[in-house]
Amino acid sequence: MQHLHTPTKKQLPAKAERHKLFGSVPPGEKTKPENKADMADLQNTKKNFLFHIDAVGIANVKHPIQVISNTSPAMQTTIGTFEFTSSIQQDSKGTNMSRFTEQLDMYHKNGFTVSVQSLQTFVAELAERLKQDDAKVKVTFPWFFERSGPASGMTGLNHADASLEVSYHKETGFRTTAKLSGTVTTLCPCSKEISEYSAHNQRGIVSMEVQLTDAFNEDVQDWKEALLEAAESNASARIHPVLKRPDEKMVTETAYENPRFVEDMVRLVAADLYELDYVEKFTVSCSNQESIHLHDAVATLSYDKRDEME
Ligand SMILES: Nc1nc2c(ncn2[C@@H]2O[C@H](COP(=O)(O)OP(=O)(O)OP(=O)(O)O)[C@@H](O)[C@H]2O)c(=O)[nH]1
Repeated sequence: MQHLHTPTKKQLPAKAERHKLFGSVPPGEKTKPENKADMADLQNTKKNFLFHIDAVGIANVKHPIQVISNTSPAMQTTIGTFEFTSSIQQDSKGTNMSRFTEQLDMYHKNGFTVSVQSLQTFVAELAERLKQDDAKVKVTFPWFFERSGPASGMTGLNHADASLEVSYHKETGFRTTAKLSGTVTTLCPCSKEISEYSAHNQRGIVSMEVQLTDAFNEDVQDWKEALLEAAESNASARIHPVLKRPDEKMVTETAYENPRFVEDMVRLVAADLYELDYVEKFTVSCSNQESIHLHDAVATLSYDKRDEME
């Protein structure tokens, strides 16, 4: 189709003129020091500031990280979301927030692989850098793992939300908590029992939080793999990225053969976590996104093995 009018090119003002047009003004007179040494350092003011602060720092810091696994892929780059904090004393005005990301960048440039060991080193160094007795680092990341179709063996990548939190105190040492949230299929036992045919089933989100003992050895144990296995092996069926018809038949029948209430899920996963000798205490939750309701079915269970010693 022919245009009736010849298009005319816009004559735009120069970029600086455009900024002026939209309200930019020239810089005002500068009276405050520009050298770091001459600048006020409010954060380091010492006075009685009324209260001690338990945790101050930065959160929602997104950064690329490397993660190692026992399963495939053995090494992956993923996105970590970090939170870094420490306490501060009553006589300190504020923390030095730039030091958190300063240290993160240093680790990144030296090839930061997130693990229990590397986070322990990181957090002890952070406390020292901040001149505090304690510090805490938490990182959450999508962890990718390969999953094969049960009949065809065809592979694809699934992911679970993983998280590691390491607290450090100069006097008491480290406390390490690992979390994983994985997705499974659950098929309703009640629906199977009462119906002439079929049973409703849904995606269940199994969330586990475990406190690791000092005996945990990540050279031989992979907490991510263990927690995922606890969730998946106790579900009605696993979730797969690639399913051919023989696979689909198998997962459908497997789910029917292994019906699970949300209560069954938390109890069965708890039994597996109980059997992990490097887990000191744990919480397991399951949330079933019910296919026959708009609402979810939920259950939570916590257990502390140390209570057995009392
Ligand atoms: N303590 C504190 N700092 C803040 C707050 N909001 C922003 N900042 C940060 O203040 C930081 C600069 O302060 P410092 O980290 O103490 O910088 P600095 O004194 O030049 O750093 P050092 O030489 O390591 O002491 C910036 O990174 C800002 O992000 C806040 O609410 N509290």
